Amino acid sequence: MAPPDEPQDEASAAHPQPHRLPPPSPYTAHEALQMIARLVEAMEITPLVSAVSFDRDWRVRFCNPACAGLCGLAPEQLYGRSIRQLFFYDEREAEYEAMVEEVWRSGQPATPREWWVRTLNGRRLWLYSICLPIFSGGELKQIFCMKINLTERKQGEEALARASANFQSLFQKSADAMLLIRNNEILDANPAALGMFACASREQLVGHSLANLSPMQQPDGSVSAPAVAELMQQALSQTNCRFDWRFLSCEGSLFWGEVLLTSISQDHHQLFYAQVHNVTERKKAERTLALAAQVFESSREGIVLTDRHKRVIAVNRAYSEITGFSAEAMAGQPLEHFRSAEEDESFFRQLWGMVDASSHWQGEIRLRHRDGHVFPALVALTTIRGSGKRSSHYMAILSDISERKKNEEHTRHLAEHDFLTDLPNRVLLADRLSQALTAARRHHSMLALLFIDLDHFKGVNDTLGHHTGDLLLKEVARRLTRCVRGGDTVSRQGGDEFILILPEIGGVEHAAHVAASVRQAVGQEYRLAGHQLSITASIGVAIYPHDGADADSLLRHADMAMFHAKESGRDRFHFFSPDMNARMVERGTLEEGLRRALDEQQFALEFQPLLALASGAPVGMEALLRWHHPELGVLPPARFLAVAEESGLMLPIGAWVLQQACRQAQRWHEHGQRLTVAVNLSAAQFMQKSLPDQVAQALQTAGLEPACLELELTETMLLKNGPQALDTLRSLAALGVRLALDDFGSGYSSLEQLRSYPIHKLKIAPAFLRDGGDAGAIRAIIAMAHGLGMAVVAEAVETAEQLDLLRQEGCDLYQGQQASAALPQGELERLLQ
Ligand SMILES: Nc1nc2c(ncn2[C@@H]2O[C@H](COP(=O)(O)OP(=O)(O)OP(=O)(O)O)[C@@H](O)[C@H]2O)c(=O)[nH]1
Repeated sequence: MAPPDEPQDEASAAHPQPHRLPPPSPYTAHEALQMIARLVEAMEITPLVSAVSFDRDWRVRFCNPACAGLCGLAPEQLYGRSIRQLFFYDEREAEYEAMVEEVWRSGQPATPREWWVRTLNGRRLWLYSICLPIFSGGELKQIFCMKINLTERKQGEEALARASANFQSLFQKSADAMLLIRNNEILDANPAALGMFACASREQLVGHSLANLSPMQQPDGSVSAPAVAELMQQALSQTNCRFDWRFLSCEGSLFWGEVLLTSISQDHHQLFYAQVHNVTERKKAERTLALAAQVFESSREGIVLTDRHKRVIAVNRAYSEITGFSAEAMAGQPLEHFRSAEEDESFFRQLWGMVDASSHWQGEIRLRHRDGHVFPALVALTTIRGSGKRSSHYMAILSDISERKKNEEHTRHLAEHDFLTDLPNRVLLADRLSQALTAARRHHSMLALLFIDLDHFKGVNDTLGHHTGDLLLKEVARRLTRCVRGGDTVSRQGGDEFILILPEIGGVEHAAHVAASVRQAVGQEYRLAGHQLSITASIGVAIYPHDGADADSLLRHADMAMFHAKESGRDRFHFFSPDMNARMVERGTLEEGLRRALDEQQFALEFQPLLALASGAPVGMEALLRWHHPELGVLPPARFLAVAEESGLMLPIGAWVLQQACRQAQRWHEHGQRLTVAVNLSAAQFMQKSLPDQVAQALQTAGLEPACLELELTETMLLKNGPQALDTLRSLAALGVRLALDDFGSGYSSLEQLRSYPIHKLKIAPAFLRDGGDAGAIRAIIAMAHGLGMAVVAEAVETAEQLDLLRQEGCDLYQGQQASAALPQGELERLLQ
C-alpha cells in the first residue's frame, strides 16, 4: 500500500490557510521515515485496527484491508470515494462533521470518541475512532483516522444492561416475593416481598434469615432453622430447589409459600435468590380436597360419583361394603345396572326428572346386592353442575336401612299387635276395618264383623291361675286364626274379647258358618300346663251394609249381638238383625248338627229302584241320603246340603255315602240280586283330584265290581270344572264304573262336549215330563243319547201316562213314584224278596 499522498488537486486551494508544522521531531528524518514505513506496514496487515485517511474533499486517500472490510469492499474500491458515502453517523452526523472540521481548523488530533456507525453495506458497528491531522510539506493535507471495532463488546454491555434492567423491573414488579440472600441473611427484598410478609419497610426483612421469617416448626414437624439450612445446601449442590414452606409474616400471621431457591455466585460470593409464591389458597384448596377425599373414603354412607351419562366414575369403600360391588366392578358401568327390579321404569323416570329439575332427590330405593339379595336404601341424589350450569356429574349418597326398617317394622308391629297373642290389636283392627269397609263400599260387597267374648273366662283365671288364663287366650287366638281365610283379620281387643273381620263375604251364610266354626273350635277341649279344661264363647255378628254403614256402628252392633248371645245362655252366636238371626241360628244349628251327625251315625241311605221300561224289572237302585236329625226328624238332602257344602262337610259325607252304597250293592249281589247302585256326586267331591282314588278304594273295600257302581253328575259340575272335568271323567271311566248325567236338559252342554265325555247314561230332567210331557224334547233327547250310544233314564215318573209316553219314545229305564218311592234299607230288602 502506498503511503498517504499529498493532496494533488487544486480544489484544496479554496480551503482555509494551511497549518504550520508541529514542533521539530526528536528523530532524524531517516529514522522518522523508517518508523512511518513500519507503521504503514503494520497498518496494512492488522485486522484489529481499521485505518483510513481522507483529504479536504472527504476523498479516501488511504485505507487498509481491515477498514475496507468494514464496508464489505476491497481497499481499491474505496480510494477516491467520499468517506461520507462509506460511513454514516446518523443522528451524530453533525457532531462528526464538526469534529473533522475542528481537526482541519486546529491541526490538532481530535479527542478519541466512540460512535455507532452505519457502513456502506448496512452493518451497524460501534467504533472507537481517533482522527489525526497529517501534514505534508508543513501543510495539513489529510486526516488519518484509526477505528477499532468494539461492536461485540458494546452489544455484550448492552445485553447485560438490558438484562439488568429487566431483572430490576422483574424484581420491582413481580407478584412473587423475591429475596436475595447472602450468608443466610436477606440482602434485598422486592415490594411484593414486603406485601407478602406484611412489612412496612425493607428493613424489617433485610438482615433476617429465612428461618426468622418462619414459625419454629413446619407442619411436617421439622424445625424450621435446620430445615432451611438443609434446603440451602441442596440448592447449592443442585443450583436450585423447590419446596413448600410455612412462613410467618411480620404481623405474626402464617402463610404458605412455594419457594424456588436458586444459588448464584457473584464476585466470589455465594448468593441465594428466593422466589416465593403465596400458595395459601392452593394449600387450603388442597387441604379441602384432601379432606373431601378423606370424607369420601371414610364416610359410612356409600357414595357413588357418576358422569353426566350416569356412568360410575368412583365409589367409596362404604359403597362396596354396602352393595358388595368393588370399585373396579362399578367403574364405567351405568348406574341402573345396580338397581333391583322392584321399582319400575316410571319410578326412575320420575326420579331423574326431579333430579334434573331441582338438582336433588331423596328417598328410598330397593337396591340389589352383589349376592342377589335386595335391600332398602335411603338415597340422596345430587346433580353437580359445571361452569355452564349444565349437569356434569351426579352424586348418590346411600345408606342401607335394612336394620332401621326392621326396627321400624318391629316397633310398628309392637304398636299394632297384642303382646300376648301377637294378634292385631285395636289400633290395627281400626285400620283394617276402615280399609275393608272402603273396599266393600267400592265393590258393593258384604262384610261381617264377629265379636267374640269367652264365657266365664274369669273363672279360669281364678281357679287355674293367671298364667293358665294367658295360655288359654293364646290357644284361643290360634284356633280363631285357623277358622278364617287369609284375607280375614283376627284381632284381640283386650281381656277375653276377640274381633274377626270377614271382608268380601259372598253371603250371610258365610258369616254364620265362620261363627259356627269359631264356636265349635273354641269349644274343643284344652290341655294347658297340665290342666284339662273347656271354655265356650259368645259371638255377636254384624253385617255390612245391613247392620251399619260405618266402623263404629258395626262394632257397636256386633258387641250388642254378642251381649244377646250371652243373655240367651252363652256358647252361641247371635246376629244383630233379628230376622237374619232367626235364619242364621237355624243354619248354624244345622251345621253344628251336621258335624256331629257323622260321628253319631245319624245319616242313612234310602234307595229308589230303577226299572227297565220294557220288562218292568228292577235293574238298579239310586242311593239317596237322609239325615235322622235328633230334633227335626228325617231331613232330605235339600234341607242340609247347602250348609254341608259351605261348611266343607260335604266331602266326608260324600265319602261315607259312596262307601255305604258300594257295601250295600255288594250285599244285594251276595243275596243274588245283581243290581247296580247309583250315587250322586256333589260338586265339592267332583272337584277333588283324589276322587278316582276314593272311588277305587270304596269299591275295593266293599268288594264290588266297578260296573255295578254308577256315579251321577250334573251338567253344571262338568261345565264349571272345564278341562279338569274331562280328566276326572276319563279316570273314573277307566276304573270301569258307569257315569250318568243327571238332570239332562237343564244345563247347556253342547253336543260336541257330550260326545267327548265318557258318559254312559243320560237322566232326562223331570221338567220334560211335567204337564203332560214334552214329547218332542223327550224324543230328541232319546234319539241323541242312543245315537251317542248312551242309555236314557226318566226320573220322577209319577203317572201311567208318563210311562206310556216314555215307552212310546223308546226310553230305556225309569224311576219315580210310578215304580217306587225311595225306600229305607229294611223296606227295600223286604220288597226285593
Ligand atoms: N289371664 C289373663 N286374664 C285377663 C287378661 N286380660 C283380662 N283378663 C281377665 O279376663 C277376665 C274377663 O272377664 P269378663 O269377660 O269380664 O267376664 P267373664 O268371666 O269372661 O264372664 P262373661 O264374659 O260374662 O262370660 C277378667 O277377669 C280379666 O281380669 C289377660 O291378659 N290374661
